[in-house]
Amino acid sequence: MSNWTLLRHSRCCLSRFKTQRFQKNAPLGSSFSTSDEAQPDNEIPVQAAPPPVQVQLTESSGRGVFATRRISAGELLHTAKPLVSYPSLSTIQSVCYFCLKKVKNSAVDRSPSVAFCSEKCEEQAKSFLGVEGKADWVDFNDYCRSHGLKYPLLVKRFACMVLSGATSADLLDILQPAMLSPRMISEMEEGFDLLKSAFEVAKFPDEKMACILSMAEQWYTGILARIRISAFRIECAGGLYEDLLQAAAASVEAEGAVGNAVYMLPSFYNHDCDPNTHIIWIESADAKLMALRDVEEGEELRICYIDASMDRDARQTFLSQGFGFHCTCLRCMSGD
Ligand SMILES: C[S@@+](CC[C@H](N)C(=O)[O-])C[C@H]1O[C@@H](n2cnc3c(N)ncnc32)[C@H](O)[C@@H]1O
Repeated sequence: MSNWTLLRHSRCCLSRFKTQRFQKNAPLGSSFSTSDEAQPDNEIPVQAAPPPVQVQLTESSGRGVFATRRISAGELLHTAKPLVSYPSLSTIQSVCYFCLKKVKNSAVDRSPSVAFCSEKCEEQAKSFLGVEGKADWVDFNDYCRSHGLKYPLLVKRFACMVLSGATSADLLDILQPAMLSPRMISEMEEGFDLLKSAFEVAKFPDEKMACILSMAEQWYTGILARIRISAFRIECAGGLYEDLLQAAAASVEAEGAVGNAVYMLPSFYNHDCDPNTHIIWIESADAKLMALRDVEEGEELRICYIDASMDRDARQTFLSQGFGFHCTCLRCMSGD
């Protein structure tokens, strides 16, 4: 195991996230918005109202998201853009490599291997693509495909973002990590070795090479431990009838998701088997958090991490094995 540490890029976002380390009752609001709408260039941007939520310590589930005022059923609480996202390997040609939106035939597609839904997404992907495009990912992608792994792909994207200088290596440190057993850590070794050698073989300027050579296995497993708890599987609700049929066929083949993504604020929502909030995706990885019923000021907002239609024992097993906690929500306690 390597003792190297990944050099940290000191960018403004790094200090922003560092100074934003969790304080009790402090609203966490830098990485989400209440509106997705772009401002016309010639208009002064209107400050969006802050979302009616804040992150606070719960009594027994770590940090959680609470309502700062009364919220009505069906209300949009806030939207959230991914910090990191990556398409499923089976959808890589058919969804935008940046926002995971389905790519239409008429969409911008100048790259031979990946597609973009718009010039804006292509522009936003330029930095990490500049790094990713220099390396050969065949072995790494084959490893993910053959082992059915999706999270190492998010680490690959994140590593490319860090190496390009687009983000800082400790961006995800604020998120809760999963407890990893020694067996899980040793299973991650192959992915780390393949990621690192893909970078090492590629030709980068000395400064980036130094950064790559300093990449630590501990950093890789730390990122994976956080992604394991916080990644969302993206299934878009919108689209054409044909898309819905395709999605249904894909989900029968166990690949219904367009990809996976990690967010900041949505990662602080705790779980409930009878949730008062849900997270949805309409056509891209931009998430919407919606109230499922009326919520009182001060009430904790919770989403359901798993398929709520499962019986109690199956839910308990999933939550304990996947997220490391024993669910004591009212539904579980009632035996339902
Ligand atoms: C995505 S994080 C949610 C935010 C987390 N509480 C924090 O402090 O960052 C998921 C983790 O929160 C805790 N958690 C979420 N829902 C819970 C619940 N209903 N009961 C106990 N712990 C819960 C578990 O440790 C779980 O692995």
